[in-house]
Amino acid sequence: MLKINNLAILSFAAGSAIAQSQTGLNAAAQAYGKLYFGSATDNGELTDSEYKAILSDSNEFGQITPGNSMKWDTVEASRGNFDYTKGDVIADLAEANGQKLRCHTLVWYNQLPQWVSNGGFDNATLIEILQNHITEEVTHYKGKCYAWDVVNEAISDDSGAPLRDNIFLSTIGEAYIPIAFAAAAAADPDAKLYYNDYSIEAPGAKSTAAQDIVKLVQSYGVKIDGIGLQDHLIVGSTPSLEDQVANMQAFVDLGVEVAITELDIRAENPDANQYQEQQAKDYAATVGACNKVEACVGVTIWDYTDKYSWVPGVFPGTGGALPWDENLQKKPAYDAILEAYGGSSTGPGNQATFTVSDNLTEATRASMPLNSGVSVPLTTGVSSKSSVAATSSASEVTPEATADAQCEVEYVYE
Ligand SMILES: O[C@@H]1[C@@H](O)[C@H](O[C@@H]2CO[C@@H](O[C@@H]3CO[C@@H](O)[C@H](O)[C@H]3O)[C@H](O)[C@H]2O)OC[C@H]1O
Repeated sequence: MLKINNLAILSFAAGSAIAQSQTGLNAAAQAYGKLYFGSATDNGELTDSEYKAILSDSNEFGQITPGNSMKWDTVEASRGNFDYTKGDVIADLAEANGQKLRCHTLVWYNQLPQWVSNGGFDNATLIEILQNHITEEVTHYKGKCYAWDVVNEAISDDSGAPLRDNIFLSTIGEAYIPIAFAAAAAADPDAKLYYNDYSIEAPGAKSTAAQDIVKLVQSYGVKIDGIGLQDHLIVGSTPSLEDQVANMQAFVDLGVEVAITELDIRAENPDANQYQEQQAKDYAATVGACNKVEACVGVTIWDYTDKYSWVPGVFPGTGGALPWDENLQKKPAYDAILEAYGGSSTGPGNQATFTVSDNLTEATRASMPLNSGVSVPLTTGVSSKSSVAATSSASEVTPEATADAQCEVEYVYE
């Protein structure tokens, strides 16, 4: 079979009035054909104006996830009393910024208020409590969530016991999982409903158990739309791109989409500067795996800066897990992600480059802007598997800017 790699390079000579490059990770991800590149955030951090400005830049982040403010212990700290104050702040921010919202999370053994986790409820009562919590919260955010992480971390780390022993399993049995998905589907039929877990990013027993959860929910005739791969990874121990792709594909073969929902790649020795080089490769492999799987809709990093990472608090001695450092400066991991999407921040001048290709449908690509404000019609004869790169020394490529632009198109066939 003839492998065609088409490359179209559009060079725009920037006018003097044109500002610096405004490209970013989300812009590059969307140019590639993904739905979003996003970040988690939390309420306390939003008082940091420099932090908030970067978070709010939809060129960098097209999606945000509340790290804590939609969890059960925050929303329903006492039975039947719902407080959405903190979650609403994040939801409103996403709306104001034009960012998608991933809503996180409805049913989790952790950050569960004691009135639930202490037990004492019989089967019927706990089912009613579970359904009521989900119905109330999903209804409150109806129409605002691209996706809900309906059930979080239901799988045990003990290979002998597929499901984690928690109050829902011990009181209701495994049916608590389809019951939760059914309640969420009834409350917001348009939200994508996800099962979300860690250590399921490569083939293995836990990933197989997550596939069994998909089958379990489906066997009840209940909808499950996606699998969230948390991807809390370690520098140098990140699964290969090939393993990650095979793993994602096993989920997709069951009829669900996948997303990387909580990516961070921590250094076991964050004081050693050389970790950043390997970390950049690990980010590239992980984002690159999502790129290889059409049904991998997007990547979310678990906050974007080491300044607010949860990692050092939970894994003492480790850190440096995110693409921006503690001073909000970009690390090599940032460029590696951009390059995985076919972009580059290191070209001549202030070039901002996007390459879009691989697994896009003709219809998607035909309607796709290559850069802000510019729509480049595809030339007839370009293969549907072609790649198109736009290289621009202009930072904001507007119709005005293109008027005096030099434009050159080059197709390379291999
Ligand atoms: O003191 C607590 C503090 O410990 C808490 O930390 C949060 C714990 O959850 C973190 O998110 C989870 C990361 O791992 C995955 O397993 C889960 O899906 C995520 O929800 C979050 O980032 C931390 O901030 O926050 C509240 C404080 O009261």
